[in-house]
Amino acid sequence: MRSIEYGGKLAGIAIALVYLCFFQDQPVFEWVLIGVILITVGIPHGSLDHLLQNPKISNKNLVKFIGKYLTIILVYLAVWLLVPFPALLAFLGMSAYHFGQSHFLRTPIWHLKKTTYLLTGTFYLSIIFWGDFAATTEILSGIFDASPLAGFGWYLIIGSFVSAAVLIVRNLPNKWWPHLAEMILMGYLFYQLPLLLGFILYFGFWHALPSMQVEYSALKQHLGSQQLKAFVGKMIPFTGASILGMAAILFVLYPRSSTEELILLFFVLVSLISAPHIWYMNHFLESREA
Ligand SMILES: CC1=C(/C=C/C(C)=C/C=C/C(C)=C/C=O)C(C)(C)CCC1
Repeated sequence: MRSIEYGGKLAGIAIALVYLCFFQDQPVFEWVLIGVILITVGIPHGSLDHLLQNPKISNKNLVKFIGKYLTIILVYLAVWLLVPFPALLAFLGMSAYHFGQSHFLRTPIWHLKKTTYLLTGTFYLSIIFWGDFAATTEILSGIFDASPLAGFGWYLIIGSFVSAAVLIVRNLPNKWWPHLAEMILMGYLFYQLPLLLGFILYFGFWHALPSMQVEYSALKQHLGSQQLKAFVGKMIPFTGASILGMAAILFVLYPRSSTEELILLFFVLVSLISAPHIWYMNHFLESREA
């Protein structure tokens, strides 16, 4: 199973190199990849949260689960509408934590665990954002003017790298070097890529696919004889609902919005489904380690 994770990461590196060598400034390459990665691993990895809570969930508990999920979504939507800037900061903070957490799925850590997650995720996200800061600023302009933060990037990148590195070495005295080598090599590569391509490769192959593997390992004994087929089948309903829901909202707003506005709106929608997902996934991963 570990080979799927390594295969995914190798595919991510290969795609990045192919892009840099042959497809620079070809938006079709980027958009097709974004679409494919989102539909095949990005959205599906968050579609089994109800089963991670309880693999044999009853219909009554499923309804309760959906109720709680929707309540978190609605509360967070209200926060976005009332105070967009704090809502964005909360989204970035919880994303950094959640992405950082998936770097330690196979190498559990104990010392300042949550801080280590946060700093590791902050490192990767800041590399991706400041690697193409013009694009980041343009998308965020619907919320605030990020351009004065251009010079702040290297402080954040180096600061988060050094502090995450100290914590990783302390946590994994014999296994720290693959983490740090990956941070340096992938950091270099992600920094070269356009914003959305860097983000989708990181999201797909460094977060969603490894998370999906852990989900599969936890659920497979409940999936009957054709485990993989049943696993994929169980991902379809909520993946389909999320994609259709988001597509419908974007489609309605499409005629009166610019590309940047639609991208921002897309990420706001992603943040709404991510908030409960991050919560449930954290609960699942923490109880797995206990
Ligand atoms: C890429 C990108 C952004 C951040 C996206 C994030 C942080 C996504 C997180 C997704 C998660 C946590 C999914 C859950 O599994 C911004 C800054 C909004 C705008 C610029 C482009």
